[in-house]
Amino acid sequence: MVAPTVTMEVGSDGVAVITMSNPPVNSLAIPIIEGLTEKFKEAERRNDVKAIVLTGKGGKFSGGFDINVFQLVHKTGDISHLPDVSVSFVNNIVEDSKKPAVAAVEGLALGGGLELAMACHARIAAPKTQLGLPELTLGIIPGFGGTQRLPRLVGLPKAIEMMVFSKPIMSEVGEKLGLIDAVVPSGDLLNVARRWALDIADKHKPWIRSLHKTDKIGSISEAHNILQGARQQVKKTFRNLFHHQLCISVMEDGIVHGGYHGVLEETKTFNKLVLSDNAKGLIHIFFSQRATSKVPNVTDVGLKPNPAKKVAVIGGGLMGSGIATALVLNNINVVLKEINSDYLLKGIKSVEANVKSMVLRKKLTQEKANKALSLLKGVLDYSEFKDVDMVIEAVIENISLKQKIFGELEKICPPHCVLASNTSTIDLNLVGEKTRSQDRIIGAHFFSPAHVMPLLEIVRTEKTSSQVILDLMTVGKTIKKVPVVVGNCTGFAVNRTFFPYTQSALFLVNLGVDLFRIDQLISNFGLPMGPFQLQDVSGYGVAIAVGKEFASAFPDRTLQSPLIELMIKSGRNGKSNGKGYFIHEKGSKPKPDPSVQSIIEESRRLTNAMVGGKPIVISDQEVVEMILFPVVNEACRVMDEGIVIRASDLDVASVLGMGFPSYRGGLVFWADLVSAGHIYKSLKKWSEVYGDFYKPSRFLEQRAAAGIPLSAPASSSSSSRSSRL
Ligand SMILES: C[C@H](O)CC(=O)SCCNC(=O)CCNC(=O)[C@H](O)C(C)(C)COP(=O)(O)OP(=O)(O)OC[C@H]1O[C@@H](n2cnc3c(N)ncnc32)[C@H](O)[C@@H]1OP(=O)(O)O
Repeated sequence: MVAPTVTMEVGSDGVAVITMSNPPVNSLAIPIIEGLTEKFKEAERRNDVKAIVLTGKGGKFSGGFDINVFQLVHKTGDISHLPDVSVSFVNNIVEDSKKPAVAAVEGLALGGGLELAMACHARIAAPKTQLGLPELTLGIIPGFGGTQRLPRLVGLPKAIEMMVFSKPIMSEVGEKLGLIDAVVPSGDLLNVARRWALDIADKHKPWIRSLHKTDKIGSISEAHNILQGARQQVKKTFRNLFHHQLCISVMEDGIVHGGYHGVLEETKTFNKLVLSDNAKGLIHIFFSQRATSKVPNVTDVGLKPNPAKKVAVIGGGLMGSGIATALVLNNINVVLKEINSDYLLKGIKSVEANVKSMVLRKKLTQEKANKALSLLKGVLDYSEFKDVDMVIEAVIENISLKQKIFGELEKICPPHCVLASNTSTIDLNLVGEKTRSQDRIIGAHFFSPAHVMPLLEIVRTEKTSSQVILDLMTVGKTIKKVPVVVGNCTGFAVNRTFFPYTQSALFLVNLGVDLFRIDQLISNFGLPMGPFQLQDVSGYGVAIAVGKEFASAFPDRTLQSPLIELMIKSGRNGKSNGKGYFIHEKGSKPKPDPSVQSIIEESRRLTNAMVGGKPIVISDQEVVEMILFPVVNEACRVMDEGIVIRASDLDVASVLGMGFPSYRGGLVFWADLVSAGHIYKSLKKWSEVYGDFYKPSRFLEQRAAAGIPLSAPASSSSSSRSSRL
């Protein structure tokens, strides 16, 4: 690791160029801030320095304050690890410096990096430099004066968009808005910045202190109206989160009482937010997501990924066409194979429809859409498979069909070709059983819709080679997925962990809890929808098939309910025919359908689960716990069996695959905040009344007894963990 450094070179023109170096993104680690303070002070003192240019080494200005420091604060609970940067450095030393400072910005200036640039007296940027204040995605607000300087430079509406909605802009847009003074070619950046700094010193260009600007923020009443509008929007968009509202209040404070007052208010709010559970959860997810790229014996053994230029997808149904879409959108040639021309045409039309809808939603230009579709080729035989680098099979869940396909593939595809299956239920050992290529067989479990959902669960068997895992991880990243490598078991990591979710929700209904109350409580908790709306959306057929799968894999902990079958019998199919637990009409939000009540009553009568025939009386919190604690319990088994490399992989997978709220840090992180002890005691109590579905797992019991967090590595507990990875 290269040590963080700040250097200063004073040229014969009297310009001191101060350069931050802290690869890979020049984050503002404590030694960088100390180095900057020292160099700025030195530049101010020296008589041979007329002006200052601040820049970053390696084509990047700065990715912001060092987020590792927040983690240290979280681990220790000690806020004093956060230095006072905003007033004592950014404000007093940079902005109030007696010598003009110009930021030469390239690559990216994010968070504290952009805030530092905004405190300089001008900003020159290279083309396509990313500028943003993404702090709110970490559960905090900007803390180096960004809430005050950004509105003063770009106006309130744009500042709200960039900060409250965390939308970065490019330097070209920044120039139009007044955030950037000039965009110049990268090779001219330093020279133009030097000249600009000297021009300010010589009074040929204005010496602007952003915090003192008022021309872009309008009158107090105008500002008030804009901020009120933002408050309403935030309320709808970010349920359960309060830091967005606080960010708006801090902006308002500065407008009413002046920028410097706003800076002080910002620091107070920032220090409070750093210690919030939301910040802990979101910062945990930031690092956990990056940790998924580190797979022992795969990414640390010097292997080089084979780039996949051409990938074959077998099956043009919902999953296959979604996977093909994701591939072509990211410049990979795709051969889409189907068994007859009707199916093939349907598959190609689905890919076209996926791409077209992105153009309609302005997520893609028509030019890029045309380019993507030109990479797609439909085929009915294997002749194009001779030079593919990877095959992703996405046919129906039928073991013998898959075995036949993989048997054919190993004969036709080149020896380096990765042979992946998108199965969500079938044991991958069985898929490859009849081949001699078991080292090349791997699961590529996409989530539907595959071109939208960010998670790619990579399932390896004991025989899958490290090279094949690396190659699939690389393709996953190329198509902008987050690949999480997991072991082979029924349901793999995500579906296996979440199988009790539907079952416990159905059980609660049979115990007399109102179905719509359950959905409301789970969506209040932060999942995108409740378990019943999810069944409506994903289809009852899927729910039944998956339920059967788990019932046969884990008969000791399965709860049966006739409700879904009764729904089908009554002509309901969920979203696909508009009639489910909810009424689904085009263009309007799903509405609870009161007429399902009679079907629910029938289910309750058949199950006879209510003790004494009376509905259970249960608090809102207990409803949520009775649904999510069994999920945590299964997560414990998944960790105990070594299906995931680390607990945080399950956090990322739960957030990206199931929509578990990221601000709760993912499933296991949340469970640790709740505490293993409480989860254990609750499950134990319910298991005594309702049976083994709730029985605490061995792992949970041991962790609760020893007071060890569920997320602690295996060596922390005495459980005999047999790794499948
Ligand atoms: C007081 C202030 O207002 C508070 C702040 O400034 S908070 C920080 C605000 N900045 C951010 O939120 C930016 C966070 N970083 C990012 O979004 C992305 O890393 C990026 C766009 C800068 C680069 O993305 P990309 O090229 O895909 O690389 P990515 O894998 O994400 O990051 C590379 C490495 O840099 C690290 N890194 C990135 N930004 C970092 C930061 N601000 N602090 C510490 N480490 C950081 C990552 O953890 C990763 O480390 P690893 O290689 O050990 O896993």
